[in-house]
Amino acid sequence: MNFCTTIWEEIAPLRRAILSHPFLDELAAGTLPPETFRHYIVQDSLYLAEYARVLALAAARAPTAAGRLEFSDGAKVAVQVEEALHQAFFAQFGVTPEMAQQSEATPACLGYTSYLASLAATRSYEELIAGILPCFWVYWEVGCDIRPRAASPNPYSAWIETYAAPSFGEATRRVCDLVDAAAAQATPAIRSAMNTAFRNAARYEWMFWDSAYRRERWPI
Ligand SMILES: Cc1ncc(C[n+]2csc(CCO)c2C)c(N)n1
Repeated sequence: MNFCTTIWEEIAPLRRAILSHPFLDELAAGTLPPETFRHYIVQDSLYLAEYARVLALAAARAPTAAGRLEFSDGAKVAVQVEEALHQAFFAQFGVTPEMAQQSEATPACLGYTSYLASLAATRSYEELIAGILPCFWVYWEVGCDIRPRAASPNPYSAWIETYAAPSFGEATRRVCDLVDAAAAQATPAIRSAMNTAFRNAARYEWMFWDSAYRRERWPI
């Protein structure tokens, strides 16, 4: 079995917890309170800005042309998604530019982006791209899972369509291939560290939705 298939199966309980999270159930049903989605989308725009930087660092460090192309393209798409999807949702859900500018990252958002930045700064390229992968793969699985059960019409349909799009599945496949190629060349110690980075990033994906669902704020 290849590396990605193995680590994906190892986080099966975590993936089940994501797919059954009330945030996603309510998003699919179209009943998620707009205030909760506002919290999510503002945090997600903060997340995307940082994630794009991490992808650019991965592009800079990639030993192969395929990696440089994929991650620099991903960095560009992350900025474009931030501009387009988020601007549309900001308008739809009444988020003003001031509200977006004044918001600060929650513990879950800051934890996730800081973790990825720490992989880029102090860990191997292999660990970095293993930490980058759940952002793609978890959203692709969520998009495919929600689409057939989504209520129609649904105020969140643009979000669902973005992550269930075939082109997004292809991008996920290509990042998996890069992670598999890196793992095939790596020592057992690096492969184990890749496993940890992948699992931790997937945990942060769950925490990101959970944090939005609880409309988390800093406790102090
Ligand atoms: C918390 C969080 N995790 C993953 C994504 C999905 N995503 C964001 S950028 C990117 C790669 C380039 O498109 C992907 C797959 C998200 N929006 N928010």
